Amino acid sequence: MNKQTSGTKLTEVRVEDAIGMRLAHDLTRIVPGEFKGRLFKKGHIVTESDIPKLLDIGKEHIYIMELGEGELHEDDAALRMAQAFTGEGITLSEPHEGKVSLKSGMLGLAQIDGALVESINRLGEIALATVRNHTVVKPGNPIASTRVIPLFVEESKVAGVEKLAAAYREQHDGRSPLSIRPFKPFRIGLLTTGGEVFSGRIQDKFGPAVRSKAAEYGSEVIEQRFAPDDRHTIVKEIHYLLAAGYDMILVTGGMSVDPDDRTPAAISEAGTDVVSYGTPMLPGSMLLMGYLKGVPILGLPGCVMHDPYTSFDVLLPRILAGDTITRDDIVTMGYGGLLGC
Ligand SMILES: Nc1nc2c(c(=O)[nH]1)N[C@H]1C(S)=C(S)[C@@H](COP(=O)(O)OP(=O)(O)OC[C@H]3O[C@@H](n4cnc5c(N)ncnc54)[C@H](O)[C@@H]3O)O[C@H]1N2
Ligand code: MOO
Repeated sequence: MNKQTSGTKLTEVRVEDAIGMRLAHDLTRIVPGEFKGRLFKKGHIVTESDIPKLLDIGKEHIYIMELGEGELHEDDAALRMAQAFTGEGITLSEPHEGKVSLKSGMLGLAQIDGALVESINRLGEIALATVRNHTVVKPGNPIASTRVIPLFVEESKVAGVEKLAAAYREQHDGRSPLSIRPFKPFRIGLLTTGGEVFSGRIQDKFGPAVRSKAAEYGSEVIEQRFAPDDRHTIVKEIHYLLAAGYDMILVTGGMSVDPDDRTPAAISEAGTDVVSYGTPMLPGSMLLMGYLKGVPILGLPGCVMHDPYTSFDVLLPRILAGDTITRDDIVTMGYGGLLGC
């Protein structure tokens, strides 16, 4: 059966009659829980032994395709779109089943313009799927995939994507709407409050947790100091860490509502411009974010010690990527911020 679609000619051929013919696209096999991937590559020439394999994946017919003028094969279109978005620190996969993945070549923070991604997807027939803005990515992690929905598309559709990407770059100093920012190595000063830790009644568990979270992004806790639940001592210790010139000051414990929870008042008294005391995310709601003479200072509540992902894990990578945290950044964390606790 022949199908003529705006120039491109698709001929449906029974697999038994397709020996010696070239496949027009990748063919996928799925065995749930075992395998999902390409069984035959685009361009493969069908042999007699392929026939049972094709029937096993439910293909009784294959397409033979002659592309029309001004039309693009799904793989070529997906590749062109991926090339329109790629940039420093990003590598492209080969086209695969009409899809190309953009992968991070480094550890960093994904910078994704959600509004532009929506504009691209409004064009229809093509898809751009990305990770969320401010996702931490490691080498090899995907940040986006381009995909073409039909087997071929009008070249003008892809040109439309390229135009939107190019216009974005023009307005943003050449930066793609999908990019990765590296982390700066911060030298961190840590102050652990709590009479029970200061007196040695219990062993400190905050230090190891904060050290390992910082190390994940290439930063280091250079010095850890301890203070009892006394406001004046906490203020004095914060000033000591500031004078020592650390890039970030973290204060742990005493962030809640008990009479011995002195940390938020002490951070304010030290002269901090408090962006927010309280963060609309669970876990991590009692976190305080501020700046002391331009140095980021955070009051970390108890959950940071034991929970693998809290509001601290949202804010830390952003600060290390060079962002200044605003009140708006904090208030928008509530929507989608209920993760547990
Ligand atoms: N009535 C309310 N209760 C609680 C609230 C609230 O808003 N109203 N908030 C809850 C949240 S959220 C958290 S988180 C916790 C604890 O917050 P804090 O940051 O004030 O934690 P602490 O009171 O200092 O300690 C709690 C717990 O953790 C142990 N701890 C503290 N520091 C260390 C350390 N360095 N090493 C080991 N263990 C440590 C401490 O001994 C306590 O057992 O409050 C909720 N409650
Ligand atoms: O602030 Mo708590 O730190 O949400 O568990």
